[in-house]
Amino acid sequence: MKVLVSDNLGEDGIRMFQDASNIDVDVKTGLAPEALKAIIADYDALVIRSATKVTEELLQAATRLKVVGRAGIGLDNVDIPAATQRGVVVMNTPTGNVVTTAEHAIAMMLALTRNIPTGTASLRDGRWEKKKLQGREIFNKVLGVIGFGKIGAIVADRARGLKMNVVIHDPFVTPEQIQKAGFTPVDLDTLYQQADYISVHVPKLKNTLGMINADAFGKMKDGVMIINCARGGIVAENDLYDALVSGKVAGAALDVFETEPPVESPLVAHERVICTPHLGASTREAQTNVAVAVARQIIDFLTAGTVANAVNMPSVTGEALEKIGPYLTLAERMGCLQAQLVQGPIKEVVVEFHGDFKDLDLSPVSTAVLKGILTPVVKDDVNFVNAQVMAQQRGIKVTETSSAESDYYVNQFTVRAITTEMTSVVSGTIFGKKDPRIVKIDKFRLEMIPHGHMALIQNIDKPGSIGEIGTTLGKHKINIGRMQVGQEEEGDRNIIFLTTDTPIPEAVVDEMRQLALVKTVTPLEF
Ligand SMILES: NC(=O)C1=CN([C@@H]2O[C@H](COP(=O)(O)OP(=O)(O)OC[C@H]3O[C@@H](n4cnc5c(N)ncnc54)[C@H](O)[C@@H]3O)[C@@H](O)[C@H]2O)C=CC1
Ligand SMILES: O=C(O)CCC(=O)C(=O)O
Repeated sequence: MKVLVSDNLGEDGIRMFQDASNIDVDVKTGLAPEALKAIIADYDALVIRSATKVTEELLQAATRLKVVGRAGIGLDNVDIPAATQRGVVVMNTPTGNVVTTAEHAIAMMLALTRNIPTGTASLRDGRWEKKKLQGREIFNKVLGVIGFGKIGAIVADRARGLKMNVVIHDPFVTPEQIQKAGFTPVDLDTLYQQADYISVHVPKLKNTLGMINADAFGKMKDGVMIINCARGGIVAENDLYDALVSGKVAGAALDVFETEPPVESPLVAHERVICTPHLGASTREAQTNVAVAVARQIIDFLTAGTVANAVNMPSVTGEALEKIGPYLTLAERMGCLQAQLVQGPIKEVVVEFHGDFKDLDLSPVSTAVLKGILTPVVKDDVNFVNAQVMAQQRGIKVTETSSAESDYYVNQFTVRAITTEMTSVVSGTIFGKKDPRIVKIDKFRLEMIPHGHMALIQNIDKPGSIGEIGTTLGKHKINIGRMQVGQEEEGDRNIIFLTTDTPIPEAVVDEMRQLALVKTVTPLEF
């Protein structure tokens, strides 16, 4: 497995990749997009921070890529829908830098209100400007925090320690939760009316982009100070510049910019703006945290399939995976079997869980079924990340039901594949700890191991029928490895599952279809 680290990553993380067996790591930072595109096809994993742009174009070239790991939080530099479509897992490290970033916001607020960077620059220029650089106390002032997530909540907590009055706006957190944490929840207009300082901590989304704009500045107190350590563009830069010039905004502290580096932004030169080059997460501690976290996650993913902190598929821990793994294998094989049994395009899949699954988290099972159903159609392009999306794109509806009752086994699940022409029903269970078995196909009970080259034969249950099948295959030197027979409930037909050492050629399948007691022959591959 080959890992490419394309942005600066803490040494501890690099060492973890170097020490991992079966993993080769290359560190190539600062590559131009074209240079990165030229080499990306060699890699199974890509580790980034905020500089590398993982675009659809890059992903198209990344034919081997399985996972993108972001050492940090914000994923606005990754085209997540395109990654999902191509089956690439996107992971971040959501907690490693939150304290550091919150501390940066507090540091920026204090530096801004006490003119620390301006004082430093003025002294360096040989001036002694005490009067001009007089600041403001933050004690008893109102801090408006927009976004009460991981970082916003820490900022609010630290500001409380500085004896500020903190009001919070976050429409996705209940007022009760904000009050329970000891803060005052307010609507956005109230926050604008009350706050002496406003710090934004929301993700960059369609509806947060430009949310602090001219209209918002118009509702704020005169002399308000703005802190943005979240993402560039959440505070509209042109509108902020105008509000600084008009005096509405007394100062702004910016760590992030609409374009980074902000080469053409007049804000950087404005005397009441202080800024840092996206340093929010840049402490030794945070960089160690995120580097170690991303390395651990990627190594676990590449070597054990464990998914942690993925934004485009559910997380499955190694431990949970061990328990649920056999069910996922079974589910995938059942899906694959259904794809080969049905006639007509599948329009609905119903997954029914019966019996006691001992508190297993079965949520990835339907995805595994879909992966199995789609694999014969799209081959390597489908995986656990994109199976649901691909099914949706093909108009396949998926529903799940569960009941405590199971007729034959402690637990089993049934996959109903409904096409425009028929409904095919397959049930399966796990024998022992991890052996998948198909135990029912439509009305036929059996114990079939879904593996390898197989053929499903429906025949009349009469003496000689199995013999003629064996003779035909023998004549063509096709060895039968295993044979399982299932009987129709209340009927005169059998189904036979053959596992053969080699695939049965189409001509031989046709010959078998001509046999007197054979009704149908369906070759299957797992
Ligand atoms: N400057 C830097 O180096 C760093 C910046 N960040 C950025 O900080 C920001 C916050 O990160 P986290 O706290 O980890 O995110 P989070 O996801 O934990 O919290 C974001 C909060 O914003 C809220 N929110 C979403 N839309 C909103 C809206 N329209 N109005 C008000 N609240 C809204 C959400 O409900 C959530 O509670 C992100 O933009 C992230 O990219 C994160 C790490 C480092
Ligand atoms: O990696 C960095 O320095 C930036 C961190 C960041 O913005 C994030 O984690 O969202």
